[in-house]
Amino acid sequence: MSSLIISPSILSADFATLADECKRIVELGADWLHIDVMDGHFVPNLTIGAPVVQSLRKHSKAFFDCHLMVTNPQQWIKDFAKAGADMFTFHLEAIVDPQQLSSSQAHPAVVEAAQQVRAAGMKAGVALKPDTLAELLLPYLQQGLLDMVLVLTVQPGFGGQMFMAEAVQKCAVLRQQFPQLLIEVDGGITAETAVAAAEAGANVFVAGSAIFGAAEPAQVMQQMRQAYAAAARQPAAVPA
Ligand SMILES: O=C(CO)[C@@H](O)[C@H](O)COP(=O)(O)O
Ligand SMILES: [Fe+2]
Repeated sequence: MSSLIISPSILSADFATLADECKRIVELGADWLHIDVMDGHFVPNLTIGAPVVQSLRKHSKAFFDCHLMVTNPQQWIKDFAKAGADMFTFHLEAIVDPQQLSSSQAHPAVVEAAQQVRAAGMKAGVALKPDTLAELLLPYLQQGLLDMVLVLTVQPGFGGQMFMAEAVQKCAVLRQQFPQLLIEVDGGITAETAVAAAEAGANVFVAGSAIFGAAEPAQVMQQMRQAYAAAARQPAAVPA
């Protein structure tokens, strides 16, 4: 089992002091920084775009884990690469209606988007809303086109929502076939819910409110690492 990556979501940080918040959370033990990009169309919320990433890059050498909750994510690939993003994770549902996808054949638009992300010099991730099946990603994973899968454990759009436990089963399906894949869980992750996520095979934890909202963020991150280490001693439970 590979080591855990903790990626605090800056959506829960104080935007007025964002550079300082990023520095603080990395010094306290964060591995990556998760940057939630929302366009008010794919999701009913507006957050930040490439200019903010570019500004933050001047203050931080951290790995920028960008989660694009936007319609037509391809239009932002070059801007995010230029701004200094490291991971560009787009939603499968933002490229093609999942009803038109199959688990046995790759859709050219998804292939093209993943290839464009890598050609721009970033790692390519694909995110799944809670209702989208993990199996739909198999054709792209089998071709080695993706560096990470992000499993949403809430409906995308807002921080501070309740963890949807059933969504983590997707991690188990993917982990069984791809032992080295980065599998990120995002939404409602706390030191407690991290246990189920880790047992299912996730190895990248995003947490916004649980980390930035804590009096002792370092302690929360330490508890997450302990949950992960304990789960490493258990085999991932694959649903029947
Ligand atoms: O992508 C999203 C929400 O759409 C997340 O990254 C949230 O920002 C996580 O926040 P918490 O649920 O951990 O508070
Ligand atoms: Fe996110």
